[in-house]
Amino acid sequence: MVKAWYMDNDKTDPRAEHQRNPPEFISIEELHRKTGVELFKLDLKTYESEGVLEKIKKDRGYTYEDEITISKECLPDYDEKLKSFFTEHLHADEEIRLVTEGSGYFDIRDGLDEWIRIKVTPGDLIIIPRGSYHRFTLDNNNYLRARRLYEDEPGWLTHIRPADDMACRKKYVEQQKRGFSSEN
Ligand SMILES: CSCCC(=O)/C(O)=C/O
Ligand SMILES: [Fe+2]
Repeated sequence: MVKAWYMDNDKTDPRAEHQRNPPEFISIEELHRKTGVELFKLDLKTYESEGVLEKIKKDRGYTYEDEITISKECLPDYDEKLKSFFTEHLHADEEIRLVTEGSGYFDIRDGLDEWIRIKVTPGDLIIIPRGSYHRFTLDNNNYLRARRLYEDEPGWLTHIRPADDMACRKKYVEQQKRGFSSEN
């Protein structure tokens, strides 16, 4: 079960949990309503033979994919890349990641600009909506491997906040005000 919580305001060590005191967990349903984030749990032993990912790809029009291993040994320009992943940003396309090994945190802003932290572990498929301000960090295990899915070949750009004039941002803000449902 994916865990998500509101973050504290401590700016030190991004890889720590940053729970509030007392902790303020948020359910996956509420996370979706407030941010539009979608989460699926896949059984990594069977998802390929049972065609689970293939169905998601077909249903949602994900036609391209690659893989990323985030570790000091495997990722070129590791420090620089981690710094850019953790810089608050948005994309004009969905960010879709299936975690196959390791763990990490995706952070996303709610409608009041508060950070919600989502812990991802193997089998979690997370979809970060286009136009949402978010960021990513490894946790203290310092290792994550993920399949990255795209609607098209990644011509995929990162727009550092502020990017409030972008059409995808304006649309996202409107959806967030209404509250996300399965229809939007
Ligand atoms: C876990 S994949 C690396 C993070 C990334 O690509 C991104 O855009 C984070 O927001
Ligand atoms: Fe991103």
